[in-house]
Amino acid sequence: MINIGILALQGAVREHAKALQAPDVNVIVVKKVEQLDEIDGLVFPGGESTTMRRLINLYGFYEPLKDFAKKDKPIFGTCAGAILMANEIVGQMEPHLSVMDMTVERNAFGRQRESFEAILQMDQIGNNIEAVFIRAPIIKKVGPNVTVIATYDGDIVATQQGPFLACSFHPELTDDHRMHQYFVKMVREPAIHA
Ligand SMILES: NC(=O)CC[C@H](N)C(=O)O
Repeated sequence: MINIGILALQGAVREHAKALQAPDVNVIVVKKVEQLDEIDGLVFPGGESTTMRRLINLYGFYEPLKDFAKKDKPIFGTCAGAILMANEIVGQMEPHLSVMDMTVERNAFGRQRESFEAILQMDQIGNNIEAVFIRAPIIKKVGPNVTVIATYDGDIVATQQGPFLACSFHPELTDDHRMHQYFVKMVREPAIHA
């Protein structure tokens, strides 16, 4: 069995839990720092990144999450979760957890396109993957160790750097769970990705 946590300070937890289902996966809803010791991988859900960061600080998660990432344990950040992982945020002095070498711009699709759906092609994961974007960030720049997993209209919307996976959209809001299955595989076979 592998234990995969979902950081449950804010945002969609139940949908991620459903998307992670597999016979060998035990999902843990993480509300306390001690639970980080029990898990092999962690999902940062979408929501609002500044609120999430405030709650991370308030509940003493900041250093423990940095340590979790330093152990190269897989993390999957979706939407606001991806913003938490970036090492640079356009227009902000400081990033949050800074675990991936990429620059993100928040709410980058503009007001007319606050939310929309798109079909994405991902060489590593599969074709025609439905993606729901809600006030989504765009990944503007990636470092040399970051693999671009998906683009939409020329903009980067999903990336991987070793054990860290990020996407601008909400893969938990469709019935297509291939991206979560890919993450589960990263947790199951850590040596391949670290
Ligand atoms: N759906 C989302 O997670 C939106 C992210 C949000 N716009 C932020 O900046 O944090």
